[in-house]
Amino acid sequence: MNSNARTNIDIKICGLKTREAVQRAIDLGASHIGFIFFEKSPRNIEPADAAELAELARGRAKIVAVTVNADNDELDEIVALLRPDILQLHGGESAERVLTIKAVYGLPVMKAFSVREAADLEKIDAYVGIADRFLFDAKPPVGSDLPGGNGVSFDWTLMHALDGNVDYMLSGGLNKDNVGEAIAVTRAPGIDISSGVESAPGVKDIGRMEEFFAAVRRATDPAVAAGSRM
Ligand SMILES: O=C(O)c1ccccc1NCC(=O)[C@H](O)[C@H](O)COP(=O)(O)O
Repeated sequence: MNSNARTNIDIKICGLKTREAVQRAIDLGASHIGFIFFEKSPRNIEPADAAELAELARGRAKIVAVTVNADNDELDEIVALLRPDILQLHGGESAERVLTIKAVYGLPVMKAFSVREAADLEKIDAYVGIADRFLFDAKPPVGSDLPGGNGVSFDWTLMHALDGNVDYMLSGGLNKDNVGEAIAVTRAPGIDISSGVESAPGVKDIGRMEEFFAAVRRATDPAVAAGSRM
């Protein structure tokens, strides 16, 4: 068995900026790779640079463009250069704006929501049937400039209230030590990580990526958990 084969859960590695990190994420079995287009982020990347990196992944993992309340000009440039498979909208985009973006670009949209309490999950109601997938992240800590990539988690048991038909990725503060519990508690169909596989803000760490994928495999593949060599 290829120990780096895809897991039965989607894994998105977000905020990639180097060839080495993209290549390793793909080899480890990432289903999605994310590029951040947000100037204040330490993971911010120019669309042309992301486009070059994306060619290492095209056809092997879904290429995700992460934007925050981007206007049409910004989206035009990102879509033209990167040719993403998915647009992740990580700001306060309305359901109407999501509809417009889908119509203009003809791409699936993953709409991010920040979660702290049960009522936060109800905010997706207006987007069900419009967004193709959701991403549930933690609320940013007070004072943070970033709507995502803050390395903080939320109460995963809140996900028990979610309609089982809603497709989503679980995000926020995941790392090798807590991802097994996060999957066990939520049964999330996908997980997303950024700072938990970094050695410093914006700097992906290959060793941490390897440890993270190994932890996901232990949590999702009974044979790996049992130490099988098959
Ligand atoms: O990661 C960023 O810097 C970022 C900036 C602006 C908007 C979104 C951003 N990240 C989006 C993601 O999908 C992250 O992977 C997600 O927030 C989880 O981050 P982390 O808690 O560090 O694993």
